[in-house]
Amino acid sequence: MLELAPSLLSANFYNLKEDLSKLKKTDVKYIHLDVMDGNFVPNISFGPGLIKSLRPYTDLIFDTHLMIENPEKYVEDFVNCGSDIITFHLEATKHPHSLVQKIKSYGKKAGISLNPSSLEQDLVYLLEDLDLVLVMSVNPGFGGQKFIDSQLNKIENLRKIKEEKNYNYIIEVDGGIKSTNVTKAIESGAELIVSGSDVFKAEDLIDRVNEYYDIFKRY
Ligand SMILES: O=C(CO)[C@H](O)[C@H](O)COP(=O)(O)O
Ligand SMILES: [Fe+2]
Repeated sequence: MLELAPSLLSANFYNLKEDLSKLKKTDVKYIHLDVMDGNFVPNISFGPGLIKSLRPYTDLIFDTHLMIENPEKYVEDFVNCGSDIITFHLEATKHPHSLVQKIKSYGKKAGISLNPSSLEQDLVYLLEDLDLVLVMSVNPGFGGQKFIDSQLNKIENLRKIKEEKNYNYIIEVDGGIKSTNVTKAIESGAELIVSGSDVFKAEDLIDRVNEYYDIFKRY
């Protein structure tokens, strides 16, 4: 089942309540929350405080994408603010296996993200325990960048492994996705589609989300 996870990074932070109420009028079930520390990536976004303040206003699944160094230090904060899925970067921690177990011990879904330069092979021993794998199709840090086509092969390989081994992880793609290029990610195997600028900078947010779901119906 294909789903869209609009990335709040490209929203107008003054208008978040209004944007969330617009999303409520669509089929969207997820909201993607990009946390950046100015260290793992060259940008600073928001933290658990903002996420916590949104929680009372929406039932959307909070898909938290941690682009922070040493994510193990902050797991409790991202559990307590209301995240449903907590995804960290393989490149950001020395002990990814124990971090996955820690996230799951709180009853949350655990994901790992790969930078464009990281290989899916580095993840192989972790895949059976993961709820989600996030393939970055831009260098993390900013919205509005161009999709890196070489990442399609990584998505395809993750789909093959998932099918062969009967694993449960959701394959998520993040970065440079537009309604005009999303089909190539879908056809490679992406199931959860992050889109930031294309959704929140659209002339009509609801129409743009509906456009994605019309495409999803074709698969
Ligand atoms: O993780 C991210 C950037 O690091 C964002 O989720 C991503 O860039 C979404 O924005 P856009 O769809 O505009 O590329
Ligand atoms: Fe993201």
